[in-house]
Amino acid sequence: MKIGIIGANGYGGAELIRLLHQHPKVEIEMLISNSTKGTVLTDQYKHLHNIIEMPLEEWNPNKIQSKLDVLFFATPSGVSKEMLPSLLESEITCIDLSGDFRLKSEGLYEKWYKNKSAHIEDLQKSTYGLTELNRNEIKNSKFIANPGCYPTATLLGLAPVLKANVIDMNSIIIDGKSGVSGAGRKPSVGNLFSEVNENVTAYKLGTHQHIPEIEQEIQNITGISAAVTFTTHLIPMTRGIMCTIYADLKQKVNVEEILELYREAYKDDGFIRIRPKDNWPSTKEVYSTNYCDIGINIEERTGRLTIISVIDNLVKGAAGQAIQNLNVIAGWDERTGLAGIPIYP
Ligand SMILES: NC(=O)C1=CN([C@@H]2O[C@H](COP(=O)(O)OP(=O)(O)OC[C@H]3O[C@@H](n4cnc5c(N)ncnc54)[C@H](OP(=O)(O)O)[C@@H]3O)[C@@H](O)[C@H]2O)C=CC1
Ligand SMILES: CC(=O)N[C@@H](CCC(=O)OP(=O)(O)O)C(=O)O
Repeated sequence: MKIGIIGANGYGGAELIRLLHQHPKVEIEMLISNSTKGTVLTDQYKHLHNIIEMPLEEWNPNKIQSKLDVLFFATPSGVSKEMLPSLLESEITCIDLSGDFRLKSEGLYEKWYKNKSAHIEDLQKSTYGLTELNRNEIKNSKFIANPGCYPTATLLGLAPVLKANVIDMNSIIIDGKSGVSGAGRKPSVGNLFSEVNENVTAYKLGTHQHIPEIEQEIQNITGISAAVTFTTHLIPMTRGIMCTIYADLKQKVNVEEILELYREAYKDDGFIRIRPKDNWPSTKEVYSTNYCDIGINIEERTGRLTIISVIDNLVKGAAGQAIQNLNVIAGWDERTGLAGIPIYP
């Protein structure tokens, strides 16, 4: 398959290039950039010197349609909603890493992203690409809205207890922590070394754009609408997300019973690793990979469940899951191009 990437000089784009380069069934055919079109990739990413020497091209829908089978959008929110609809009548499979087509309501997008939404007909055409939960829909789709990084860790962490109806739906609290690459390569004061180093910062309290995405998908899983408390923190590391999720249990259950629920729910999912009792994952244990590792605790004193879910934001939270979705669509083994071992230490 011939692959193109728009936003190739961003972090999500660079991670797609890294992973697709080692994917045996695809060929990177076209890299598209806005501000750096006309330069070459190695002007932007010197670590790719002598490995991938390709031009950065401008957006040209006719050329894209004649040359590509798949186009990944690794652009900030607000871009794909303008460009992607022109490709929907073509044969091209579009996989969008941004939030433009994840929310199925125009009003919700406009409220949380503070920008005009894509048209409702186009929102309805996209498939939410949380692979482990939506594989059957993804298989028959050619337009994927890849999930946000925090929603990926959160929803994979919560899905088994949501499906089993064992938690109080009004008690869900998610404490999210992200490395700085989650904010992309575009420079900003808040992401300077001197601001981030030796510091932990809470941000976007009650206003984070992933809140409606998490709530929408909780409703899709359970049929029940629930409001969640979701607080995000920026921490001084490059990659990784940890979501610590709290919820009140509706009945008395022990940790082994809950762990069994998780093992059963994810028994066919090679990228989800459920930790044994008293074993909780850390971000480094999934670094550079498409794994999502999940650990569970129950505090008998409070009757509260704690779920620890970790991913690499650039892999399972973005480029890796996008490629996993392509593998599902193409009918290839889901692990194709994604079978690496975490870099450790
Ligand atoms: N970083 C992460 O961990 C995750 C990111 N995402 C999502 O993936 C997307 C990409 O994120 P990320 O790579 O981190 O962001 P970056 O800021 O690193 O890269 C964004 C890219 O989009 C390009 N771009 C910006 N405006 C336009 C435009 N108008 N037309 C064409 N290209 C444009 C940028 O460069 P140029 O203008 O020079 O072409 C750049 O290549 C975002 O929507 C983000 O929310 C999702 C999950 C995790
Ligand atoms: C550390 C950091 O700033 N992370 C970003 C993740 C952005 C993202 O992936 O957002 P969309 O895909 O929904 O556009 C944030 O919390 O907003």
